[in-house]
Amino acid sequence: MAYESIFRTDLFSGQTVIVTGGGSGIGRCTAHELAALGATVVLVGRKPEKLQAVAAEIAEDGGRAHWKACDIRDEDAVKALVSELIREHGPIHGLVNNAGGQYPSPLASINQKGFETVLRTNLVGGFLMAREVFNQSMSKHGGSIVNMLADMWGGMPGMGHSGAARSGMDNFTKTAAFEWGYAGVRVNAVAPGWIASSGMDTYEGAFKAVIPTLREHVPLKRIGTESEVSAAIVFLLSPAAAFISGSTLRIDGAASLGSRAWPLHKTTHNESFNGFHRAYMPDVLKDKE
Ligand SMILES: CCCCCCC/C=C/C(=O)SCCNC(=O)CCNC(=O)[C@H](O)C(C)(C)COP(=O)(O)OP(=O)(O)OC[C@H]1O[C@@H](n2cnc3c(N)ncnc32)[C@H](O)[C@@H]1OP(=O)(O)O
Ligand SMILES: NC(=O)C1=CN([C@@H]2O[C@H](COP(=O)(O)OP(=O)(O)OC[C@H]3O[C@@H](n4cnc5c(N)ncnc54)[C@H](OP(=O)(O)O)[C@@H]3O)[C@@H](O)[C@H]2O)C=CC1
Repeated sequence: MAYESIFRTDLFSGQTVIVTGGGSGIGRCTAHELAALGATVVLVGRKPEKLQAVAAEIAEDGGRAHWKACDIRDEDAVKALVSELIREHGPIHGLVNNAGGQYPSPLASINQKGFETVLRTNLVGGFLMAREVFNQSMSKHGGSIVNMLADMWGGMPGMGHSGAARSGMDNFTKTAAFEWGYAGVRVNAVAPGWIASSGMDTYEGAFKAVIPTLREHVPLKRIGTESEVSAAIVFLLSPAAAFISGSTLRIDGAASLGSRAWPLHKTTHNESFNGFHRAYMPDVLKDKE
């Protein structure tokens, strides 16, 4: 009998998949890939013009795409969004919880509103989307969820609010995989490192200035691309990953590897930490460099 590969081009045929943040960057690439593999994709974000443009691109390529504007931090709006989608398209088979972002700032300067904004964007919003999709559809029909994290496990200067949110989402991913596995629901996450993306392009000032040097801290000696992240998301979401749940896949060119005790590694990290302080908190480096 001929061997049938699991990597078929109709891997998502008949499936409806929501991609939050689908109007730009990694979300846009993911939506394109899913549509090319047969999915009906629903792009969700706050700005209609971005979503509409990506839906049109996908349709032009012969794919099926719809869009809905929604702020994922608004509980009532998320509930209404999911029930409307089920009414229009039937069961939701996949959710890519990709929407998110942050603004670089030293912890000492982040006010409560800013900290809560980043937590609500990267943790609460993802929770609300996953809970509604589970309660309204996946608890009855099964499904697959992929959450977006970021490779900040060792702590990351300038990203304290975001790191807290991403660690929370990592734990949420594991608990949801535990609680929802009985219903045939898989929950996984991706943790990208440095990726050249539309989101990175929005950063200004010192953070922007350091971007060209980031590759020095990556063993693969380059930063990643949007489609290298979307490829991993699509794999985890797909039936090819049918026995993977509760996992977080790092996509970082090995940037997070290395013992802190390894002197060379330590030197390069110290240099990047000093770069952060030099840019944002120069006074603390007085007499230390
Ligand atoms: C090897 C390790 C590698 C790890 C690498 C990880 C690198 C990660 C990269 C990325 O994630 S890139 C792509 C992500 N995209 C973005 O980050 C987009 C840009 N960011 C934003 O749009 C915002 O930061 C946001 C939080 C995602 C959006 O928030 P929202 O539009 O709802 O908020 P605002 O109304 O603008 O602001 C609310 C509140 O938040 C504080 N605040 C927001 N921006 C700033 C800022 N630039 N500086 C200081 N404070 C800010 C502030 O309290 C705002 O309240 P008001 O002052 O406006 O009352
Ligand atoms: N690029 C990188 O190096 C890394 C990126 N990441 C994460 O990957 C994800 C995608 O980032 P990337 O493509 O680079 O950046 P983008 O800024 O292009 O994408 C973020 C998307 O999230 C949407 N979004 C933000 N807040 C909300 C909200 N409250 N409700 C609904 N949608 C929202 C935005 O759409 P809209 O403006 O329409 O609301 C936007 O399309 C983000 O979570 C990011 O933090 C993680 C690690 C590294």
